[in-house]
Amino acid sequence: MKWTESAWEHITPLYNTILQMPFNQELMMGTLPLEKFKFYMAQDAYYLGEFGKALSMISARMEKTEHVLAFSQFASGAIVVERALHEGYFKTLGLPENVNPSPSCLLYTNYLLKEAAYGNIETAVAAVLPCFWIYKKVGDYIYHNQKGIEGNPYKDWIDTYSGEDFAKSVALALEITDELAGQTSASGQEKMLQAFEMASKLEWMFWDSAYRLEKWEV
Ligand SMILES: Cc1ncc(CN)c(N)n1
Repeated sequence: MKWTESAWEHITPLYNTILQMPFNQELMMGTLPLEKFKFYMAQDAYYLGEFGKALSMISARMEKTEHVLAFSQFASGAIVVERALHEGYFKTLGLPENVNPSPSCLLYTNYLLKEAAYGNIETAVAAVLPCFWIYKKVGDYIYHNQKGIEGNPYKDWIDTYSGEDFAKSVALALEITDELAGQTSASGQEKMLQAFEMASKLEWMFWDSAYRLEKWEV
């Protein structure tokens, strides 16, 4: 079994919980309050900037030229392509230009940056994988289950994450992860699994914090 297959099996209960989160269910039905989506998009703009930096750091640490290139393309994809989606919503929803990260957003981005800078390279790659893979799975799930709902205001978001371009990046990220997993020891693979699980939990926290409009308590 590939490392990615066993990692997915490991987080399947958590993934099923993510699908049932009110944020994702209401986004699918088009009933998510705009205020919550705006909060999410503003935090996500901050997230993507930091995620892009983490991907660039991983790129610089890669040994193989194809992997350097793949991760630098992922970095520009996060900033250029995904942010274009935000710009559309920024115009229609009037989102702020500068965002103070919420506690969950800061926790997640700092975790990714720490792994990208100091983790073993394969652990760093496992840590960023949920950002690709969970979004792809959630995007596909929503796309296939929202059929028939006309005028969903979140259509562009759904189309981005269920689309072909994103699917190609995810497939490449999975392939590289399995290649690196195959070159590490059993304990290296276990560390990868822990990082993959941690980032998956942080994805849950990110959606949950947006739904709650999370604030700093002090
Ligand atoms: C929090 C989060 N995680 C993942 C993605 C998809 N790259 C995103 N836009 N935002």
